[in-house]
Amino acid sequence: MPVRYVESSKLPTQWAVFDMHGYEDIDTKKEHIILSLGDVSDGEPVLARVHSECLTGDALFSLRCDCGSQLEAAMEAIAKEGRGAILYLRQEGRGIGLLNKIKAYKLQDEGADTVEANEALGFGADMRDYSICQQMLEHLSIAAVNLMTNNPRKVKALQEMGVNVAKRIPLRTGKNPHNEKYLATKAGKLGHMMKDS
Ligand SMILES: Nc1nc2c(ncn2[C@@H]2O[C@H](COP(=O)(O)OP(=O)(O)OP(=O)(O)O)[C@@H](O)[C@H]2O)c(=O)[nH]1
Ligand SMILES: [Zn+2]
Repeated sequence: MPVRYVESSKLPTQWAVFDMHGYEDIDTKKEHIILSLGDVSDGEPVLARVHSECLTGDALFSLRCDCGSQLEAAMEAIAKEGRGAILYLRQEGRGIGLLNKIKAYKLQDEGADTVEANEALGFGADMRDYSICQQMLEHLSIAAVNLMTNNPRKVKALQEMGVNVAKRIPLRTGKNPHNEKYLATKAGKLGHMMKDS
């Protein structure tokens, strides 16, 4: 999938002043961004997070998931290191979109787990597509990433798209009484590594 670079600007945050780079996916018309910090083009692996949009968790403080907390932790870690990149991908609800995610949440309110809910709506458990990442990284001359994630399937998907993942760094944060079952399902059914081993 081709992406078109559009423009860059500063994005001051509580952790650091990031550089924000905007891209358009030509096929889907989705707008994606990279927040970068420091010199990421020197060929050395860059501390990175590939974060899929979660409006409810990232912007509305939802405790149903761990997304907002992971995003904050990733931005903080990058600020601490003074160098890194966050690819913020607009694939809400593991790729099914916000309104379908609300439908999936409703089914979860009635007892389904996150995978069963997706499947009951006729979707796969995880419909995300990482095919734009390589081009976005290439645009910033990022040669390799140390990826902050608990999801080995994300690592594999990115590697299959040609991204050089030098290291996986666990990003365990944001556990609370509201998302215990959700996190357990991610570990049990989606292969997330939630414990050291
Ligand atoms: N369909 C659906 N999507 C969800 C649900 N909860 C969170 N999401 C979406 O899941 C995506 C984040 O994926 P996660 O499975 O939490 O984590 P990950 O990105 O695979 O792995 P990490 O890198 O370890 O965070 C975001 O797009 C969220 O909007 C849910 O119950 N149903
Ligand atoms: Zn979320």
